[in-house]
Amino acid sequence: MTQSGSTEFAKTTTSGGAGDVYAATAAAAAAASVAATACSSDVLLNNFQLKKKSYRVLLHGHHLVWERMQRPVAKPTNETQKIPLPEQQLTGVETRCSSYGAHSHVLHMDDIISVCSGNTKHDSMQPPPTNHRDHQQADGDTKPTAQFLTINYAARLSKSKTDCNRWQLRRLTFYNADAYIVYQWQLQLQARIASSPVGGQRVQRLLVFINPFGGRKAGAQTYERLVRPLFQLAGIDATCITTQRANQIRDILLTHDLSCYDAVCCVGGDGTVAEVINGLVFRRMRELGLDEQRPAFIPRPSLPVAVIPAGSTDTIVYSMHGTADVRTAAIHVLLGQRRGLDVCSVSNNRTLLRFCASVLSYGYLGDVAAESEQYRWMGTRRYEYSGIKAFFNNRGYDAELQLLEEPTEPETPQSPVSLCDEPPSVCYANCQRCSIASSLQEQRSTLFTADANSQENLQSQHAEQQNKLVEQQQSQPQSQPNADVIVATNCEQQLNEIETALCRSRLMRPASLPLQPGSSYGSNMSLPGGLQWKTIRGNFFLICGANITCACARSPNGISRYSHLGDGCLDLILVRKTSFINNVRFLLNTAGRAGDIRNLPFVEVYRTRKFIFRTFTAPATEENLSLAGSRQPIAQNGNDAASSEYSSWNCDGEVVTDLDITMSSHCQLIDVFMRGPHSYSKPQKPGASAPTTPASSSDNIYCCCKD
Ligand SMILES: Nc1ncnc2c1ncn2[C@@H]1O[C@H](COP(=O)(O)OP(=O)(O)OP(=O)(O)O)[C@@H](O)[C@H]1O
Repeated sequence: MTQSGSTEFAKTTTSGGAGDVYAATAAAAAAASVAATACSSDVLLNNFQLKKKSYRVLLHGHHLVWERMQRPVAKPTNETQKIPLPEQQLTGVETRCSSYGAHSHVLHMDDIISVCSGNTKHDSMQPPPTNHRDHQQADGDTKPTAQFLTINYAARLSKSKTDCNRWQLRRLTFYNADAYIVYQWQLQLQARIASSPVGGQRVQRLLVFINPFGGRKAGAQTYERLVRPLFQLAGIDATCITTQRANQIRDILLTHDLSCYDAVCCVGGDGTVAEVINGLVFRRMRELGLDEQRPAFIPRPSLPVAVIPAGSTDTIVYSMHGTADVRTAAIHVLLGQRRGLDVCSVSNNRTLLRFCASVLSYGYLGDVAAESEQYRWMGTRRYEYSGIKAFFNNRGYDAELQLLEEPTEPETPQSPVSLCDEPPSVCYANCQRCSIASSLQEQRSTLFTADANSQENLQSQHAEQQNKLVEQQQSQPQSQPNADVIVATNCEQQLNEIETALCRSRLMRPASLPLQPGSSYGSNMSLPGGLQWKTIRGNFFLICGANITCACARSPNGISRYSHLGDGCLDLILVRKTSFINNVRFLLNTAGRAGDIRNLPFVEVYRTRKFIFRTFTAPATEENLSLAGSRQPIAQNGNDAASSEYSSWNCDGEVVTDLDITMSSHCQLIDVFMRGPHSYSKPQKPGASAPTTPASSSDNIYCCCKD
């Protein structure tokens, strides 16, 4: 083992197993330049003090490893003690991890938030100035004096099944008497964080919108108390705007220059998140010159979205992280890792209305949204009050739905909707279903980038012809499709070919959702490519198009437990109007962790990419009678009671006035800062064969420390 005053670089080679170790005594200037240029396969090894105890600390690839130094009791040896280095070729993270000592602590670079040094422990714990990266560069020529090195990192708590998704900020403060070593470690750590794929995505300039009106009206305080200090610690330069009115965020995003920001952050509830997403998508449509009412395709915005919960239910944040904890949400912004989130478009017969990020619901939840707006002064209690009122008033709503049902024949070319397991999988961090959709989505973006370029060319080369075309379209709205539509249609065709080819190469279960087939009555219409339009009519207590699980503190599994965050599909949940008792059963099943609404006979769940909803007044036939066998008419047919004949749509908590709508899912349209919720795994006991990891955060993502 080296003395605490010297530094070792161990360069791993692909053929040499443990690799050669060449020691370089730290000559200050040379050390600094080596540190700056060392690649991530180098190993940096030194002794440090941590809480006045001696530790061997190793920087290896993207891992920081520290292990308590044991005093040699028996058999003193003259040989230098060496930390175990990987014996095998360094090809995978798991290989490296399995080679660390049993008592080693391992931290992945992607979980480190910031690294600071100081002359005292207290100094090293202070947040760096906003443009700290430039300061550090300038310090390169001056003599380092700091002996304390503080590493701020994020760790996921794994307390229990119900509390395994909260993340916390943690600190390690190492001490070394040699300031050059501290300096070298700081440079190395910062270089490796920046060079990792996730570290490269970290945010520096953030536009933050705070909704002071949502939830308990504590958005501004939440941000100041819990979020701003974390942003400062990570050196994020945040520009804050506190909203003055509804739809202000959308208006700002549509009109202002956003080129100086890396991401947009919102502090608020689901309605605020939806406003940001709508603003960004419509902005992108404008940038590409698409028709906002009838766009040929829905483009992906360039800026990612960060969400800090400060609303009443915060289902979007809860579905993303498995908790609505504010610090957890903020930590994910600092860590920078992103995943694509599906977004659904909602249109009426003529035009695109808006985008939906969580759920679009009609019937019971639509009534709750419409009712609760009148009681906003009650705060979050308004949902309970309106919920009870709407529950008792619900007499069922007649409706007709058409959806694109996935094919059931195993041999037919299938769409990504069939890429799910049996039984349906829950979407966790590292979700396979979403990663397959992501690879398809990447190809989709390439095609649409080409599409955007070709649009620009077309526009510049044929401006006059396009003007003529527009004139023609105005005079004959149903005439030839314009150039945008043709290009986009070509893209869709190419994409379908790619998807079909990719899907063929995978093993897919032959039949997935609908989960409760056969209980519908309606007609089926086959389409080329194996897709089928299914028509369902009935009288419904509730209709939901769920883009995500819609989990929240009151409903930890969400109404749509098996929805995925980024698979390009939505789950259509139909709850038929039956008896009062069954309605209670339904609500109880959505509230607990144990219940599953799919087991209820009056609930049908369909996985689809698109559905069309139409209101209709059904004739009083046998089918209109209760499915639960009460044989009582369940809807007031006819022209009376017009007010109770139709419900309204609730889109992300906001009321939509149109009744006849179409909902379509757009795969991973928005990038959001998240890794996804984790399933509970018991923390390992200290001294177990695998290394303990204070930052258990990495287990589901990088598997660096999970057995
Ligand atoms: N300053 C403001 N004054 C009034 N309304 C605002 C203001 N800022 C934003 N809003 C609007 O408030 C609405 C509700 O906000 P939000 O959805 O964030 O809170 P919530 O409804 O309490 O939470 P959740 O949707 O999670 O239940 C949004 O539609 C937003 O447009």
